[in-house]
Amino acid sequence: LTSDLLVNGAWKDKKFKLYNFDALGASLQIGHLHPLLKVRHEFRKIFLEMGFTEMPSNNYIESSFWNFDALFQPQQHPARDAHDTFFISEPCLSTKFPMEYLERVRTVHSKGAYGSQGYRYDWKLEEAQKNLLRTHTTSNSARMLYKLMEKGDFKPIKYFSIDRVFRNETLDATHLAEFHQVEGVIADYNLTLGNLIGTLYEFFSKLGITQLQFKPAYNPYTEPSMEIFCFHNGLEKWIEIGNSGMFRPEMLLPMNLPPDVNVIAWGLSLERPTMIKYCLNNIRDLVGPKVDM
Ligand SMILES: COC[C@@H]1[C@H](c2ccc(C#Cc3ccccc3)cc2)[C@@H]2CN(C(=O)Nc3ccc(OC4CC4)cc3)C[C@@H](O)[C@@H](O)CN12
Repeated sequence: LTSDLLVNGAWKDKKFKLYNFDALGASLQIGHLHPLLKVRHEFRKIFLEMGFTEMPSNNYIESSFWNFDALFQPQQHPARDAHDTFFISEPCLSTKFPMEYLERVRTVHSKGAYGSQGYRYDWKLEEAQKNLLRTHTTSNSARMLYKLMEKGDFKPIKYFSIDRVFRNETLDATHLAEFHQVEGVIADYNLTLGNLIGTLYEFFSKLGITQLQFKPAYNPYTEPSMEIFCFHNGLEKWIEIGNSGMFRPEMLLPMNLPPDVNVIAWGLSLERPTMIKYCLNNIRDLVGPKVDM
């Protein structure tokens, strides 16, 4: 049946078969979910099953204060200079900070406090004001932990975020200047490294990963810190699958968190598991314009 048949009335002389109301419609070549978004959905489901709440993380631009200083990362740390970080020229500086908290951060960096000797350097507000593209989502974890105490009384939390982070790194087949960081954070009374290890076993077991190994590592904001490895049956080898640790007192106590509250956290990328799941060797097959070299 065509529009011409309908217009010129020729349809009247045609024989039509009965309409099959059970027939499926023609399959349309419509859009597909991006692999990264499918894997993000899997991680989000795992966190929600484990009782975690998603943190707001739509602030790609962050101040150096929240991205570094609040995390007890010293102002002279190499990660803070332009070869690792994208600084923003407009607006170049943030000016709104919780000043009482900022002063406690200044003290713990410059003179030490809470039993820590600090880094003994002249901490500068101008350095903390510099805006950048966040290098990790841990800046949002710091914001959320600080918010916990704004209301005065601490209550235990389990937060997560999965969002874009930016590093001024050398590009190669597996590294772009940005990636998606997956991060989990738990704050509760008297948490131990055992709680972190147990949580990591539970989290990764939901990805089918049961053989984990942990290697001591260093992060400016966690002590102890551990790199996480798993034996990947498909790849027949041990691979690094993330990093983790317990936030330092020098990060938590300036936030006025109770001294018997500990915070355990871990992170991984979204791109690496997605590339493995979809057997991609070059990250450009996952993101970025399709360019035939
Ligand atoms: C500059 O590189 C950062 C990124 C990214 C990363 C590293 C650390 C964190 C973190 C953290 C953290 C630590 C303490 C407290 C809070 C957050 C987040 C992302 C991955 C972390 N990594 C990573 O994702 N690897 C990975 C993860 C899952 C996976 O799934 C497969 C099914 C088995 C496979 C691989 C490890 C390496 O790939 C590493 O070379 C690259 N890392």
